[in-house]
Amino acid sequence: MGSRKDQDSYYRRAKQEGFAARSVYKLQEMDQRYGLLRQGMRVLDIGCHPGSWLQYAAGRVGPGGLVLGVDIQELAVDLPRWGRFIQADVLKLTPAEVLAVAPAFDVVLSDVAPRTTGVRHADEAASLAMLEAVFDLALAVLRPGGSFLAKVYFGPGVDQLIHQVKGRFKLGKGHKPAASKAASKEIYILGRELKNALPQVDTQTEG
Ligand SMILES: C[S@@+](CC[C@H](N)C(=O)[O-])C[C@H]1O[C@@H](n2cnc3c(N)ncnc32)[C@H](O)[C@@H]1O
Repeated sequence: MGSRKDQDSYYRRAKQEGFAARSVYKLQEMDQRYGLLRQGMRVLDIGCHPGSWLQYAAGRVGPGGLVLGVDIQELAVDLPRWGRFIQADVLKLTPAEVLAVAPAFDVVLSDVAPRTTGVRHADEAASLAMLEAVFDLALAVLRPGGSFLAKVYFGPGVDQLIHQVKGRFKLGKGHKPAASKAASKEIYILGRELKNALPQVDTQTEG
């Protein structure tokens, strides 16, 4: 799993199936395993260039849904009419810019990855900063009951973030898909069923 040979075959398969990148098979596996995407859903995809996750998500949600991609780089694929794209830095993107496209999202995906420097702790810190920004954005744009899936390079602070995800979602966990390179430190953080943003006030009084 995740060997060089497997990676080459994922690459060839993506080309044959018309996907812009082999990373589509990581999303496909997690979607099949956790049932993330359905017809009619609104999906935000952060760090979407070249566009394979957007292509896949657009197919899953269909014409009754919406996919919105965000990346600092231009998109490399054509989107169907229910696809939108914002060219932006996720560290500066505001919830208002996202909510101008749709009032709330069912799923927030992020495959965003900083440009790696080779200095491990610097790359891990940059990845964690992006994950934190994506998590904050997700909490602001997801509907209650919505889902969150985001990549991070595993390092200091990630366990704490998983803990925070567990606090805000009914289920929170880390997952390493088979299509992820074995040598890569990346993992995906999953949050299922966002709890209501506001604490429930008990209006019942005894007696
Ligand atoms: C691994 S690629 C995503 C691949 C994509 N999921 C696909 O399947 O085609 C990571 C992306 O994160 C983007 N990225 C890096 N830093 C970013 C930032 N600060 N804001 C937005 N996008 C960023 C990069 O431009 C790159 O396209």
